[in-house]
Amino acid sequence: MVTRTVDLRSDTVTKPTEAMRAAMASADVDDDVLSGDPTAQRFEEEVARIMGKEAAVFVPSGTMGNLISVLVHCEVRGSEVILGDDSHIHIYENGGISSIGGVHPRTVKNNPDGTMDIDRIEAAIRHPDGALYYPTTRLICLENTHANCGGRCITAEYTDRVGKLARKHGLKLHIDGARIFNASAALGVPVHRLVQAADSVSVCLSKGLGAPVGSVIVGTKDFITKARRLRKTLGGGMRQIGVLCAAAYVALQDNVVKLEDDHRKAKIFADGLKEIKQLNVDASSVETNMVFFNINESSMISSISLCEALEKFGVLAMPASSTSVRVVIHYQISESDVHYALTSIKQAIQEILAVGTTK
Ligand SMILES: Cc1ncc(COP(=O)(O)O)c(C=O)c1O
Ligand SMILES: C[C@@H](O)[C@H](N)C(=O)O
Repeated sequence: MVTRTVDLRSDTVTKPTEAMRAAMASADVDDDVLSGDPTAQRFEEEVARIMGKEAAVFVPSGTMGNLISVLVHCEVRGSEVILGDDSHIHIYENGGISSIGGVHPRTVKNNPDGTMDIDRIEAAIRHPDGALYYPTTRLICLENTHANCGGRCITAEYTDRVGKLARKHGLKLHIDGARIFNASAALGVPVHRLVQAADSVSVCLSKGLGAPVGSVIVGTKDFITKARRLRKTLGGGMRQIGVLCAAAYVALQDNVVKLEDDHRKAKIFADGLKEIKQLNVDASSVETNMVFFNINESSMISSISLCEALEKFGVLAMPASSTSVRVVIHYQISESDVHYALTSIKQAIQEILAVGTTK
């Protein structure tokens, strides 16, 4: 009988705190479509200020934040966006930029550190006066931190270089900043500096910051005006959303300071994995709250069988591939939970090997 649950599937699994629930219950609200919700307006102004941008709009999810941002930048038919081949927008958002927005994705290989080679980005750009059979590039997207590259941080200097390239070619730059606060905490660089070169950013409050719901798009006033209208078109115009923004506001005030400790716990986890001979992990690449580890082929253990075995210990993790597992640390995971998860992994592997059921 499982008596303890350690949920390492994602930093999206956090539960709202009592402070968030109290804020939700007492939030000053109004109809955000008709006259504007006062709590939402205050929250949007605060996020815009922190991110160093003119304006902001609250959206229900990071997926919608990215979708709206790409579609506003690429509002002309035949537009193309350059993005990483392992980016969240390209892999995990149902191809929404194409299926809903008619925007063509042009992928450039993500490097292990989450960047894309600048020269490859430039080589992928297709200009309006180019060949009749080409789409026209209008946007470049980066992702900071980069989830599928292990939560790696993108530096302000690299972002500035991509921004300079975008401007050189008359393009815009969007950052999927779902975990931009993790990057800020890990690099010791303020978020506004990390996104200085970007025309738009989608920031998740519902990940490591622990809000129950929500993301925020930031950009120029004109951009956010278009984004707000497109949010309504997509069905994201919400009524008394001060209830959600109040919780997100608490998350922003209370939890940014906890991110560094999430990163510390992730490193403890990675170092502990190094002691398990059936696994291999590049602990040096753990920069924030994500740890990806591989199961040695010789062990004949699949990521699915390991995650299933871990469930019996109350430990939840997510297969990243047939032989790799992703673990995400968040502020509701204690250091004791980290050690319990490591012990559970060791025991789960022994049980699998003892039974002999592997692939
Ligand atoms: C890097 C990244 N961008 C965007 C998203 C989408 O956010 P949401 O799950 O709120 O749609 C996620 C995952 O949650 C993510 O990891
Ligand atoms: C799975 C993915 O969509 C989600 N963004 C996560 O990182 O958990």
